[in-house]
Amino acid sequence: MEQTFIMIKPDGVQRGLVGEIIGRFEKKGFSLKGLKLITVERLFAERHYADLSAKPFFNGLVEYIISGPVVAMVWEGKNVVTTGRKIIGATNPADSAPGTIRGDYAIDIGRNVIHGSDSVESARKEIALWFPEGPVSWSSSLHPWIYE
Ligand SMILES: Nc1ncnc2c1ncn2[C@@H]1O[C@@H]2COP(=O)(O)O[C@H]2[C@H]1O
Repeated sequence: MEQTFIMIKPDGVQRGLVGEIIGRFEKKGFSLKGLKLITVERLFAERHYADLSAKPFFNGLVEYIISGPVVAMVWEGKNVVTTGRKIIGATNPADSAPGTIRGDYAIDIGRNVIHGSDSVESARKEIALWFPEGPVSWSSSLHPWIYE
């Protein structure tokens, strides 16, 4: 089953959106396989966003991510990478549809509340970085009520 890495950013934690965001993934039917509240160091944030290191907003992005605790999660389910990105909405909240997390709770691209892996390969790398101990192995008893 596919897994993705989802992070509630410091603004999402400060604004009390943790329960709401987790609820959206849970209610969809995805399974939570890893969860930690963690404040990361600059070098760690730079590693997570290494692909963006040449972007003009890179330093500001790193400052934002290290500015407070984040909630790091692994979610599992069929097509969870793509569907998770749909639940989250477009990167720039100005373009995120109402009903998505960013569409409902964010205004500025520099405070967009949540991160989700953009591909299965990125998810694999991000889960390995944030959960070196590996995700938690368990099976939801609801599985037959969610999948045929
Ligand atoms: N033009 C931009 N200005 C500021 N931050 C940006 C810009 N484009 C992307 N980002 C940030 O870079 C992040 C990369 O992936 P995220 O989904 O975490 O969300 C993105 C935004 O937080």
